[in-house]
Amino acid sequence: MEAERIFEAREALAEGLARDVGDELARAIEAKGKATLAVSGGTTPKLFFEKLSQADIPWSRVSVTLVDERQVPESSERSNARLVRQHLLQNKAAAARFVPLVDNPDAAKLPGFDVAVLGMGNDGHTASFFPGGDTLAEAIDGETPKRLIAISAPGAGEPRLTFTLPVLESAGRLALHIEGAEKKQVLTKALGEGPEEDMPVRAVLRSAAPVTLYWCP
Ligand SMILES: O=C(O)[C@H](O)[C@@H](O)[C@H](O)[C@H](O)COP(=O)(O)O
Repeated sequence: MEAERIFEAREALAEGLARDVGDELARAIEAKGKATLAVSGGTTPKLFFEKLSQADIPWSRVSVTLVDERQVPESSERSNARLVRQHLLQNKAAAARFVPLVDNPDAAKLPGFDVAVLGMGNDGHTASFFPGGDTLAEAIDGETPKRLIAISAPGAGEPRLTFTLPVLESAGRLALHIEGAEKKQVLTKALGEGPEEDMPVRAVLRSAAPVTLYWCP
């Protein structure tokens, strides 16, 4: 872990993370005229999305995509694209270009991410690097030429699509956003010894990429 940003509560975390991500996107736009942001789905990021959607940056120059996605239609409550459309692509961020993963060959052609925000499950998965995943070994192989990969796992609910480790670790900024004591314990365990296959978040934590933790109780 390169750095830890600890907040007293969810609201403050969401604001702090939104400020840091917004600043980073603005810097990338200033440097090269555009920026790419990859976010996670699940339940944790909603408030962060709502804060970030109000950031005063040139959103029309930002491409937003997902670190991983459940292979369901966007009408499903389980769709991460739906979550992003409802909570992030609002307010000022409505001007951003969204690149969904399902049925979209353009997704794998996206340039590297300027910022990627990861979550983590209590089973030690991040992105869709799930324990027992049928393509897990390839997804967390730092040398794989694949950028996006399909993966199915017993704990994943439905088949998934996920960007692979090399794509995530090459992000300009990599944040791990987790909340609550239970996930902190899982992270502590993941930072200890043991196989990556058991807790695939280890593949990211052990990579050369500097990860910043965002946590609140
Ligand atoms: O589609 C997904 O499920 C995610 O991108 C996934 O990797 C998520 O970040 C964790 O499962 C944490 O999810 P919660 O925030 O719901 O605990």
